Amino acid sequence: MNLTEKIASLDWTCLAKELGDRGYVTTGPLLTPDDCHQLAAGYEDHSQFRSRIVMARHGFGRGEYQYYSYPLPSLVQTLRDAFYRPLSSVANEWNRALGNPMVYPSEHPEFQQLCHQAGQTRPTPLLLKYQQDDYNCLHQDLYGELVFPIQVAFLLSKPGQDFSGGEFVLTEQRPRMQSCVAVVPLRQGEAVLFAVNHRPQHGSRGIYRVAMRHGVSVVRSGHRFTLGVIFHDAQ
Ligand SMILES: O=C(O)CCC(=O)C(=O)O
Ligand SMILES: [Fe+2]
Repeated sequence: MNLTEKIASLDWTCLAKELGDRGYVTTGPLLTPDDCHQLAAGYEDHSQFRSRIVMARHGFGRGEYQYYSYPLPSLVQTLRDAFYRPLSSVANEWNRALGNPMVYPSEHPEFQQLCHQAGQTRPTPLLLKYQQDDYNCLHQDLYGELVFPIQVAFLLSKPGQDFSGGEFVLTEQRPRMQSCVAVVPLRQGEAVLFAVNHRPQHGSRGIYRVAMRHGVSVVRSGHRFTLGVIFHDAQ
């Protein structure tokens, strides 16, 4: 089975349910250690990227990341296309629940065309690199008016071996309540699917919006690389 088939054959009923109930879900390892090494090693090939962000300069945390340029590396393009397909149905369900009229097309190139028509033309998939003491502050990856409400992050390093600390965290803020936090354990090559900005929550008085943010706790030792796959492009 190739990667596209592997992603298509995940239990999407179950993934969609957990994603809806909690705002995130993990997939189990999808990328091989070799895929992970190759992606992480590509960090030094600056010709693949359109820009490099040093997080401390912007108050985003500590560490750095680079946005890929188009054309994306084929593995990244494959992941973006293969995850978009089933996630577009989940996103459409969420929009219906929240009364948002936006309907996402079922294939990523069509959605990308909508982004480009809206002036969001710059690619958003990114490679992040953390070293000891680095961290990523809680944030939302919004890059313009057009938002696809779910994104994907892959852990490329091996926890406990390549690094310690550096956990993926999510917070949710419900109306008139204090924030809750979830720590999401990930294995090398595993992805977490999560809400970009908000998700619908079924309550006793109907459906309400829960706001979500994500980040990474302090890396205690070693190096940690992640691949972020965001579906909307940037202004
Ligand atoms: O490094 C991480 O796990 C978080 C990456 C991130 O913020 C993203 O993919 O948008
Ligand atoms: Fe992010």
